[in-house]
Amino acid sequence: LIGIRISEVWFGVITLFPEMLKSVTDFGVVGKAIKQSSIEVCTWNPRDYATDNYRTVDDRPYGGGPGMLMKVGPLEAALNAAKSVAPAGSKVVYLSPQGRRLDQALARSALSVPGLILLCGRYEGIDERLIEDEVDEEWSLGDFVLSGGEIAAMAIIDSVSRLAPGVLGHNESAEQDSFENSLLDCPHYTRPEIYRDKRVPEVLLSGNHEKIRRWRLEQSLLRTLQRRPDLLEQRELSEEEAQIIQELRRGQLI
Ligand SMILES: NC(=O)c1ccc(NCc2ccccc2)nc1
Repeated sequence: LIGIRISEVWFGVITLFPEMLKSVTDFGVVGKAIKQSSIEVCTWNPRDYATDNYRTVDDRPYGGGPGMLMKVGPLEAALNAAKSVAPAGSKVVYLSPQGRRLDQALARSALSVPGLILLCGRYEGIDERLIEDEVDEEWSLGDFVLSGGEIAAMAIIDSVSRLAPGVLGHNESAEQDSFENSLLDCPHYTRPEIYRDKRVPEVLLSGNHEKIRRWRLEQSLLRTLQRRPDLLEQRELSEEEAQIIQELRRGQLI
């Protein structure tokens, strides 16, 4: 099938624990999208490329010190196997605390590459020479250490996949997502109307869609101003948003 792209988004994952990926491939909207082939997630396990009788995948660090690194041979072989089937122009992304912080913009930008090969480190990581020669980008979920890159890889697969066309139904559309307009989300309410002696805000029962839209925008701006004012610095405000923030600052003395 030359030139006919089967899936919208293609992920290759290099991991010693391929079973972990079932957490995203077997559940929810991403799981459904995989079943419908709009997403593809393939895994390669370096252990399958180990050449010794013990199938060794770790190796000692030069310079000594605690911990091990991923053994170069099996890792390189697994990476080459993934590259041989990845769509042309795929990017190799290494998940590590030393990487660029993932945010919605980075997730959205990942949609525009043909595929992502996600390299999941274990132990203390991988040989720097492999990073230099094979890794296009290093990404991080944040400033904390996990025992492996798999959870970070799954977060990327989920956050990118849900932005792909056709993955979310119209009633779960990603456009309305809070971080899609880089504001925090407004409060949400569902049945019953009175719950724990608290009522649902009247505007949400009014059926007045313009008033509801306005209220939700005000609530998002209030919440962003209170909890993440930094998000407002890097964002252009519409005329309406700027006016709401003025009111909030006066009213709320934030
Ligand atoms: N913050 C993150 O995104 C992250 C990614 C991976 C990870 N652990 C695996 C690993 C350990 C050391 C060196 C390279 C990879 N921990 C946290």
